Amino acid sequence: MPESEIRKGLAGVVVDYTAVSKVNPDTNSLLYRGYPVQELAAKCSFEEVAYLLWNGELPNESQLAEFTARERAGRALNPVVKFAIDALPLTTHPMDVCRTATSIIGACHPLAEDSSVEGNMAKAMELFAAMPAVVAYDQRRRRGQDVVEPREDLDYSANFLWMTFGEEQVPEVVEAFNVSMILYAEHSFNASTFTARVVTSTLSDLHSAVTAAIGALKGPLHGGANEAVMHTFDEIGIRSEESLEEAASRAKTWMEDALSQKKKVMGFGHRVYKHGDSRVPTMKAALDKMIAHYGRPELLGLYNGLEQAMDEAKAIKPNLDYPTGPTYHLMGFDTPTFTPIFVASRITGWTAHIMEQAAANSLIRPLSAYNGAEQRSL
Ligand SMILES: CC(=O)SCCNC(=O)CCNC(=O)[C@H](O)C(C)(C)COP(=O)(O)OP(=O)(O)OC[C@H]1O[C@@H](n2cnc3c(N)ncnc32)[C@H](O)[C@@H]1OP(=O)(O)O
Ligand SMILES: O=C([O-])CC(=O)C(=O)O
Repeated sequence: MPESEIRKGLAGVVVDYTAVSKVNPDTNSLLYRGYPVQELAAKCSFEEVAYLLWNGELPNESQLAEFTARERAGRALNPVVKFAIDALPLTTHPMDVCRTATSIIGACHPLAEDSSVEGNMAKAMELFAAMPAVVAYDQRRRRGQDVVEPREDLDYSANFLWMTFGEEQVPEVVEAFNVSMILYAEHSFNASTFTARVVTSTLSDLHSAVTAAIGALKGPLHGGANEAVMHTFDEIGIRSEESLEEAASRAKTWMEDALSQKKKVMGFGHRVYKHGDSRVPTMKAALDKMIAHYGRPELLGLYNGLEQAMDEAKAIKPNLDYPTGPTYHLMGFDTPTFTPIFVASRITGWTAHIMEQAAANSLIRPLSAYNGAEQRSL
């Protein structure tokens, strides 16, 4: 087969329909079930967006009340999961902790093998409710701290921060976190969602599909980029006494040097968007608010310096992982916790796709062109 017919990385290949979200790189827009993500981020809670992704419509008041009650009832850390996390070394990467916790939640689930619409919806809801406790506790145990019990009077985002830090956060911080969760929730056939769909297409179960998706998200070419962005900032050096201009100038020099060495700089570029990620302006506005709230202009200097130098050298724009990295850093999350936060959000999109795949399934099995040894005999 001629090389020109090979679609490496499935780039540009349309493999199926989806009604969950529409990514349009020409208009730089992203719709969840028809709604622009920017509008959802401005006006909705993450719980409403989760409901929308799973049900196709936003909830009315009573639907939201019922949904919220179920989410709040499922927040406590499962004792079996806690036991397993405690058995893992403190050096275990938090993404491996999330992946392991998901697998255990699945293995213990009474509906583990039930892939009916009702079974999948119940499991998706429970995993969505349970993941913040996993992410929060893992960060806390690495700091030598105990579990913080969930608070039923707080919404999803406020409770996530409460369980992580053991302190209630001010509304500006909760709002910025809520925005990030909504923006991370869904993005059509990205690598991790496609992974979840591949697993589902074999008629495997929801937790297997999500466990595999977490593995796909971990890599720095995908979700792991938010963690990698912070490593870049650390490598350049965060100097709290520095002015915005001084930080920007050092960051520009760093980027020029990195690009001259042909390095890939995480947090920039995208397979689908070639003129900028539709979600970045909304997340950058949230980051700006956090920079003002925490009084850290030098981080904006680093952010601007890298962005400008990349734009001047290669016209490559930041993706969503670029503004979320420093935002989570400012909020007090450890850098390796950043991608698990993405997991907690993307569970909604993954499971919406798992249910969509299951409803109109066809085994996903592409072809390959053989380029190994010619047929031979022993
Ligand atoms: C939420 C998310 O998952 S968003 C994505 C997060 N991932 C990252 O931030 C990782 C860094 N970015 C990348 O590696 C890429 O931009 C990808 C993988 C996301 C998309 O890449 P692709 O569409 O496959 O493009 P590809 O990697 O072939 O890049 C095309 C060209 O742009 C360059 N390029 C793309 N991204 C970058 C980058 N971040 N830094 C430096 N150069 C880059 C490539 O080196 C290549 O240059 P060349 O043609 O001179 O060889
Ligand atoms: O769409 C992609 O390839 C990656 C991405 O931005 C996401 O999953 O949010």
